[in-house]
Amino acid sequence: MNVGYLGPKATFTELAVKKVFSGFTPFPFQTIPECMDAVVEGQVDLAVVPLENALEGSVNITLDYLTHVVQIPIVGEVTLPIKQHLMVHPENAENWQQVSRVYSHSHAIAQCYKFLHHHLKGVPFESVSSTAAAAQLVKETPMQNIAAIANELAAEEYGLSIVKRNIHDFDHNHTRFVILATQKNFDFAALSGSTHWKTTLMVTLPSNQAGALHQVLSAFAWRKLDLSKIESRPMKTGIGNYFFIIDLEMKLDEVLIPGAIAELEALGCGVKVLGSYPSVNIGLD
Ligand SMILES: O=C(O)C(=O)Cc1ccccc1
Repeated sequence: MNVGYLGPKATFTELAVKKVFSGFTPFPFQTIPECMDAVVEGQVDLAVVPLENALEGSVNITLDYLTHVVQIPIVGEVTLPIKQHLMVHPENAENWQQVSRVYSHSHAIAQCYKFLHHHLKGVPFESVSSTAAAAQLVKETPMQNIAAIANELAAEEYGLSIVKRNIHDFDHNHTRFVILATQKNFDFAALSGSTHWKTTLMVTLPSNQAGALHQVLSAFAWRKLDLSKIESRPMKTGIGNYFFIIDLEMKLDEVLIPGAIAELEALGCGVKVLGSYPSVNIGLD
Protein backbone atom coordinates (compact mmCIF):
# COMPACT_ATOMS: atom_id res chain seq x y z
CA MET A 1 0.00 0.00 0.00
CA ASN A 2 1.10 3.59 -0.66
CA VAL A 3 1.03 6.19 2.12
CA GLY A 4 0.99 9.88 1.26
CA TYR A 5 2.35 12.24 3.92
CA LEU A 6 3.33 15.84 4.50
CA GLY A 7 6.89 15.85 3.19
CA PRO A 8 9.61 16.29 2.15
CA LYS A 9 11.64 13.50 3.76
CA ALA A 10 12.18 13.77 7.53
CA THR A 11 9.12 15.73 8.61
CA PHE A 12 7.49 14.81 11.90
CA THR A 13 4.70 13.34 9.79
CA GLU A 14 7.21 10.99 8.19
CA LEU A 15 8.36 9.94 11.68
CA ALA A 16 4.72 9.05 12.44
CA VAL A 17 4.46 7.11 9.15
CA LYS A 18 7.67 5.18 9.90
CA LYS A 19 6.41 4.21 13.35
CA VAL A 20 3.20 2.59 12.14
CA PHE A 21 3.56 1.79 8.44
CA SER A 22 6.72 -0.27 8.06
CA GLY A 23 6.55 -2.14 4.76
CA PHE A 24 4.31 0.49 3.12
CA THR A 25 5.58 2.73 0.33
CA PRO A 26 5.80 6.36 1.50
CA PHE A 27 4.97 9.22 -0.88
CA PRO A 28 5.85 12.75 0.27
CA PHE A 29 3.65 15.71 -0.74
CA GLN A 30 4.60 19.35 -0.27
CA THR A 31 1.32 20.43 1.35
CA ILE A 32 -1.47 18.97 3.49
CA PRO A 33 -4.20 19.56 0.86
CA GLU A 34 -2.05 17.82 -1.77
CA CYS A 35 -1.85 14.75 0.53
CA MET A 36 -5.60 14.66 0.95
CA ASP A 37 -6.30 15.23 -2.76
CA ALA A 38 -3.98 12.29 -3.52
CA VAL A 39 -6.25 9.98 -1.49
CA VAL A 40 -9.38 11.26 -3.23
CA GLU A 41 -7.76 10.80 -6.65
CA GLY A 42 -6.55 7.29 -5.78
CA GLN A 43 -2.88 8.24 -6.20
CA VAL A 44 -2.20 6.83 -2.70
CA ASP A 45 -4.16 4.40 -0.52
CA LEU A 46 -3.78 6.39 2.69
CA ALA A 47 -2.65 9.82 3.82
CA VAL A 48 -1.09 10.86 7.13
CA VAL A 49 -1.37 14.53 8.10
CA PRO A 50 -0.94 16.50 11.35
CA LEU A 51 -4.21 17.44 13.07
CA GLU A 52 -3.43 18.88 16.48
CA ASN A 53 -0.47 19.89 18.61
CA ALA A 54 -0.50 19.95 22.40
CA LEU A 55 1.13 23.40 22.56
CA GLU A 56 -0.30 25.14 19.53
CA GLY A 57 -3.74 23.55 19.04
CA SER A 58 -5.33 22.42 15.82
CA VAL A 59 -3.67 22.45 12.44
CA ASN A 60 -6.42 24.54 10.89
CA ILE A 61 -5.68 23.68 7.27
CA THR A 62 -6.19 19.96 8.06
CA LEU A 63 -9.48 20.53 9.88
CA ASP A 64 -10.77 22.98 7.32
CA TYR A 65 -9.85 20.88 4.28
CA LEU A 66 -11.45 17.81 5.92
CA THR A 67 -14.65 19.64 6.75
CA HIS A 68 -15.05 22.00 3.78
CA VAL A 69 -13.35 20.39 0.80
CA VAL A 70 -12.78 16.62 0.83
CA GLN A 71 -14.92 13.80 2.17
CA ILE A 72 -12.40 11.28 3.46
CA PRO A 73 -12.97 9.36 6.68
CA ILE A 74 -10.44 9.36 9.51
CA VAL A 75 -9.43 5.69 9.88
CA GLY A 76 -6.71 5.99 12.51
CA GLU A 77 -4.76 8.31 14.74
CA VAL A 78 -1.13 8.36 15.89
CA THR A 79 0.19 10.62 18.65
CA LEU A 80 3.91 11.31 18.71
CA PRO A 81 6.20 13.25 21.09
CA ILE A 82 7.74 16.28 19.37
CA LYS A 83 11.27 17.49 20.01
CA GLN A 84 12.39 20.61 18.17
CA HIS A 85 16.04 21.44 17.46
CA LEU A 86 17.72 24.51 15.98
CA MET A 87 19.99 23.62 13.07
CA VAL A 88 22.21 25.44 10.59
CA HIS A 89 24.49 24.58 7.67
CA PRO A 90 27.76 23.12 9.10
CA GLU A 91 29.64 26.08 7.55
CA ASN A 92 27.65 28.40 9.83
CA ALA A 93 27.73 26.31 13.00
CA GLU A 94 30.23 28.60 14.79
CA ASN A 95 28.17 31.71 14.04
CA TRP A 96 24.67 30.42 14.69
CA GLN A 97 23.94 33.25 17.12
CA GLN A 98 24.21 35.65 14.19
CA VAL A 99 21.60 33.90 12.00
CA SER A 100 19.63 36.36 9.90
CA ARG A 101 16.38 34.37 9.73
CA VAL A 102 14.78 31.23 11.19
CA TYR A 103 12.59 28.99 9.03
CA SER A 104 10.11 26.31 10.02
CA HIS A 105 6.51 25.15 9.97
CA SER A 106 4.30 27.73 11.70
CA HIS A 107 3.44 25.27 14.48
CA ALA A 108 7.11 24.55 15.16
CA ILE A 109 7.89 28.29 15.34
CA ALA A 110 5.02 28.74 17.81
CA GLN A 111 6.25 25.79 19.91
CA CYS A 112 9.64 27.51 20.29
CA TYR A 113 8.48 31.09 20.74
CA LYS A 114 10.08 31.61 24.19
CA PHE A 115 13.40 30.23 22.95
CA LEU A 116 13.36 32.51 19.90
CA HIS A 117 12.36 35.50 22.01
CA HIS A 118 15.17 35.00 24.53
CA HIS A 119 18.02 33.58 22.46
CA LEU A 120 17.44 35.05 18.99
CA LYS A 121 15.65 38.25 19.90
CA GLY A 122 14.82 40.40 16.89
CA VAL A 123 15.71 37.71 14.36
CA PRO A 124 12.82 37.38 11.89
CA PHE A 125 11.21 34.00 11.44
CA GLU A 126 9.40 32.72 8.41
CA SER A 127 7.03 29.81 8.07
CA VAL A 128 7.36 27.28 5.26
CA SER A 129 5.33 24.19 4.38
CA SER A 130 7.04 21.86 6.90
CA THR A 131 9.97 21.61 9.29
CA ALA A 132 11.83 19.40 6.80
CA ALA A 133 11.22 21.91 3.99
CA ALA A 134 12.96 24.47 6.24
CA ALA A 135 15.90 22.09 6.77
CA GLN A 136 16.12 21.50 3.01
CA LEU A 137 16.15 25.26 2.39
CA VAL A 138 19.02 25.73 4.88
CA LYS A 139 20.96 22.92 3.19
CA GLU A 140 20.52 24.52 -0.23
CA THR A 141 21.54 28.00 0.97
CA PRO A 142 24.96 27.60 2.68
CA MET A 143 26.01 31.13 1.67
CA GLN A 144 23.33 32.59 3.94
CA ASN A 145 23.56 32.21 7.71
CA ILE A 146 20.01 30.97 8.29
CA ALA A 147 18.54 28.37 10.63
CA ALA A 148 15.77 25.80 10.60
CA ILE A 149 13.71 24.37 13.44
CA ALA A 150 13.22 20.67 12.73
CA ASN A 151 13.80 17.18 14.12
CA GLU A 152 16.93 15.07 14.46
CA LEU A 153 16.17 13.00 11.36
CA ALA A 154 15.98 16.20 9.28
CA ALA A 155 19.44 17.27 10.54
CA GLU A 156 20.80 13.89 9.37
CA GLU A 157 18.88 13.84 6.10
CA TYR A 158 19.94 17.36 5.06
CA GLY A 159 23.45 17.28 6.59
CA LEU A 160 22.84 20.12 9.05
CA SER A 161 24.46 20.80 12.44
CA ILE A 162 22.17 20.92 15.46
CA VAL A 163 23.30 23.95 17.48
CA LYS A 164 20.58 23.92 20.17
CA ARG A 165 18.60 20.85 21.18
CA ASN A 166 15.10 20.64 22.62
CA ILE A 167 14.16 24.27 22.08
CA HIS A 168 10.39 23.66 22.39
CA ASP A 169 9.02 25.79 25.23
CA PHE A 170 7.14 23.05 27.12
CA ASP A 171 8.12 19.43 27.72
CA HIS A 172 4.82 17.80 26.93
CA ASN A 173 4.90 18.56 23.25
CA HIS A 174 2.89 16.00 21.31
CA THR A 175 1.19 16.04 17.92
CA ARG A 176 -1.81 13.99 16.77
CA PHE A 177 -1.59 12.78 13.20
CA VAL A 178 -4.65 11.38 11.46
CA ILE A 179 -4.74 8.60 8.90
CA LEU A 180 -7.22 9.18 6.10
CA ALA A 181 -8.45 6.55 3.66
CA THR A 182 -11.41 5.93 1.41
CA GLN A 183 -10.76 2.18 1.28
CA LYS A 184 -13.11 0.15 3.42
CA ASN A 185 -10.66 -2.75 3.84
CA PHE A 186 -7.95 -0.84 5.74
CA ASP A 187 -7.88 -2.09 9.33
CA PHE A 188 -5.75 0.12 11.58
CA ALA A 189 -6.82 -1.80 14.71
CA ALA A 190 -5.28 -4.98 13.26
CA LEU A 191 -2.15 -3.14 12.06
CA SER A 192 -1.48 -1.21 15.28
CA GLY A 193 -2.93 -3.60 17.85
CA SER A 194 -4.76 -0.64 19.39
CA THR A 195 -7.93 -1.20 21.39
CA HIS A 196 -8.47 2.49 22.18
CA TRP A 197 -11.01 4.04 19.83
CA LYS A 198 -12.20 7.57 19.23
CA THR A 199 -15.05 9.05 17.21
CA THR A 200 -14.97 12.53 15.71
CA LEU A 201 -18.17 14.42 14.88
CA MET A 202 -18.81 17.66 13.04
CA VAL A 203 -21.86 19.43 14.49
CA THR A 204 -23.60 22.51 13.09
CA LEU A 205 -26.03 24.33 15.36
CA PRO A 206 -29.46 25.64 14.38
CA SER A 207 -29.11 29.39 13.77
CA ASN A 208 -29.87 31.91 16.49
CA GLN A 209 -31.21 29.44 19.02
CA ALA A 210 -30.44 30.36 22.63
CA GLY A 211 -28.89 27.51 24.62
CA ALA A 212 -28.26 25.31 21.55
CA LEU A 213 -24.69 24.43 22.55
CA HIS A 214 -25.83 23.61 26.07
CA GLN A 215 -28.42 21.22 24.62
CA VAL A 216 -25.80 19.62 22.38
CA LEU A 217 -23.50 19.01 25.34
CA SER A 218 -26.31 17.61 27.46
CA ALA A 219 -27.09 14.99 24.78
CA PHE A 220 -23.58 13.62 25.42
CA ALA A 221 -23.55 14.32 29.17
CA TRP A 222 -26.62 12.37 30.25
CA ARG A 223 -25.41 9.37 28.22
CA LYS A 224 -22.06 9.68 30.06
CA LEU A 225 -20.22 9.95 26.74
CA ASP A 226 -16.67 11.12 27.41
CA LEU A 227 -15.65 14.10 25.23
CA SER A 228 -11.91 14.75 24.86
CA LYS A 229 -12.20 17.78 22.60
CA ILE A 230 -14.68 20.39 21.47
CA GLU A 231 -13.54 23.09 19.13
CA SER A 232 -15.34 25.67 17.05
CA ARG A 233 -14.29 26.49 13.48
CA PRO A 234 -15.75 29.09 11.15
CA MET A 235 -18.43 27.93 8.69
CA LYS A 236 -16.88 30.46 6.28
CA THR A 237 -20.37 31.83 5.57
CA GLY A 238 -20.15 34.99 7.68
CA ILE A 239 -18.89 36.41 10.97
CA GLY A 240 -20.26 34.51 13.94
CA ASN A 241 -21.16 31.33 12.00
CA TYR A 242 -19.33 28.38 13.51
CA PHE A 243 -19.53 24.61 13.59
CA PHE A 244 -18.10 22.31 16.27
CA ILE A 245 -15.66 19.44 16.09
CA ILE A 246 -16.30 16.99 18.92
CA ASP A 247 -14.08 14.03 19.84
CA LEU A 248 -15.61 11.15 21.82
CA GLU A 249 -13.45 8.63 23.63
CA MET A 250 -15.19 5.56 22.25
CA LYS A 251 -15.90 3.55 19.11
CA LEU A 252 -19.08 4.32 17.17
CA ASP A 253 -21.54 1.89 18.77
CA GLU A 254 -25.10 0.95 17.87
CA VAL A 255 -26.88 2.66 20.75
CA LEU A 256 -25.26 5.58 22.57
CA ILE A 257 -23.63 7.63 19.82
CA PRO A 258 -26.49 7.04 17.32
CA GLY A 259 -28.91 8.04 20.12
CA ALA A 260 -26.99 11.27 20.76
CA ILE A 261 -26.85 12.01 17.02
CA ALA A 262 -30.63 11.47 16.68
CA GLU A 263 -31.22 13.81 19.63
CA LEU A 264 -28.99 16.50 18.08
CA GLU A 265 -30.77 16.17 14.73
CA ALA A 266 -34.14 16.51 16.49
CA LEU A 267 -32.81 19.79 17.93
CA GLY A 268 -32.14 21.03 14.40
CA CYS A 269 -28.36 20.35 14.39
CA GLY A 270 -26.48 18.91 11.43
CA VAL A 271 -24.20 15.99 12.40
CA LYS A 272 -21.53 14.28 10.33
CA VAL A 273 -19.30 11.45 11.56
CA LEU A 274 -15.76 12.30 10.37
CA GLY A 275 -14.50 8.93 11.54
CA SER A 276 -14.46 6.27 14.24
CA TYR A 277 -10.92 5.00 14.52
CA PRO A 278 -8.26 3.28 16.66
CA SER A 279 -5.77 5.60 18.33
CA VAL A 280 -2.14 4.86 19.22
CA ASN A 281 0.41 6.70 21.34
CA ILE A 282 4.00 6.24 20.25
CA GLY A 283 7.26 6.93 22.11
CA LEU A 284 10.32 8.40 20.36
CA ASP A 285 12.69 5.62 21.63
O1 LIG B 1 6.50 20.12 9.53
C1 LIG B 1 6.50 18.93 9.94
O2 LIG B 1 7.53 18.29 10.18
C2 LIG B 1 5.21 18.30 10.16
O3 LIG B 1 5.11 17.11 10.05
C3 LIG B 1 4.11 19.17 10.67
C4 LIG B 1 4.41 19.44 12.10
C5 LIG B 1 4.99 20.62 12.48
C6 LIG B 1 5.29 20.84 13.82
C7 LIG B 1 5.02 19.86 14.75
C8 LIG B 1 4.45 18.67 14.36
C9 LIG B 1 4.13 18.45 13.02
